[in-house]
Amino acid sequence: MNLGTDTTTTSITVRVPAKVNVQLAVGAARPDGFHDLANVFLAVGLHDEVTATPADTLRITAEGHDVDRIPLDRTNLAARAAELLAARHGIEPRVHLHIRKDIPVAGGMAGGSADAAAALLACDTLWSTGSTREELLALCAELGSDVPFSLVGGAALGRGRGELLTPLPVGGTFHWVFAVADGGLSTPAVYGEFDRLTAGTAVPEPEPAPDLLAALESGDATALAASLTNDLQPAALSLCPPLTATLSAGTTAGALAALVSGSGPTTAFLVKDAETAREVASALLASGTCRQTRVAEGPVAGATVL
Ligand SMILES: C[C@@](CO)(OP(=O)(O)O)[C@H](O)COP(=O)(O)OP(=O)(O)OC[C@H]1O[C@@H](n2ccc(N)nc2=O)[C@H](O)[C@@H]1O
Ligand SMILES: Nc1ncnc2c1ncn2[C@@H]1O[C@H](COP(=O)(O)OP(=O)(O)O)[C@@H](O)[C@H]1O
Repeated sequence: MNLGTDTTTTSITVRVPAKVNVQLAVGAARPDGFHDLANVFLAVGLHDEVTATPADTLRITAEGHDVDRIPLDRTNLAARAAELLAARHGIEPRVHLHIRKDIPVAGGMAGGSADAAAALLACDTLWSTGSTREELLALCAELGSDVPFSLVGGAALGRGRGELLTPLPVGGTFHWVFAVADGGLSTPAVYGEFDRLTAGTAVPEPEPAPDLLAALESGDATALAASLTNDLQPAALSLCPPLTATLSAGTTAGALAALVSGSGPTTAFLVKDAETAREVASALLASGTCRQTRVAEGPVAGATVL
């Protein structure tokens, strides 16, 4: 598709998914300020699309949900991705990036990371820079801890600050409802609150939970529900207390389990099937404890050129 910036050259569009963290084990703050993690990512079927079109200069436009809350200058993570790739190849980032946004903004679902991974793949394809998968993953890790996972999708264990990925086998499709809250939570603020809440305690080394990995591999939603954990949840609830009511509304409505998605404030509800997902989504909306609900399945593929 062409967006009018250039009528002669083909555009490249990349589709990229959101994520939910089915386990987020957080260690103590490292000297560099980051936290070591055992971060079990699952890609879910809410997608952004980034279209790259040749242009005179780097330009970002966006449409869709809450785009007034993302920057359209060079601080946009998609713009940073294009600049990084161009700099690595000694070229100018002459590209118009158009973002079609469907992933909740600042919601703990890695929307900005998704756009960065999509922009990187789209520009690499458009500019024929021919990066290997390993080179793209290294650039992703420079852009942010969650960006490599947005590229690969599926399910994966992230170690280090979340960027060192090992793919995980998943034996079925899991059904989710997401409740989008009013406003967003800043990821650094939530990690800061985690540090405050755990100050003076011995924070254990983060490790993946064997029960959770087994539940993913078997595709058993009830077993997965019993093993979902998020060490950032107390911090997110501390900064955003109304989320407690959202979590309760979802479990009362029939979800197998409820948790905060990553740093929040989106809340995630694992349900047994698609029909229950629709029922829980309606009940959550009717409860008045969230702004919007979304239904999605996972795992889904990572960033893909359309
Ligand atoms: C919490 C998680 C869970 O997947 O995602 P969200 O739920 O926000 O989407 C991630 O750890 C967010 O990853 P991402 O949003 O890529 O973070 P980055 O840009 O790398 O870092 C932003 C800031 O978050 C904190 N940070 C991030 C990752 C990490 N392992 N330890 C940290 O302490 C640091 O304060 C850092 O300056
Ligand atoms: N392309 C982008 N899409 C979404 N957010 C972006 C983007 N570029 C920069 N941001 C900024 O990144 C921050 C985190 O947003 P997001 O990645 O959606 O949430 P989270 O880190 O909770 O998953 C927000 O302050 C947002 O304005």
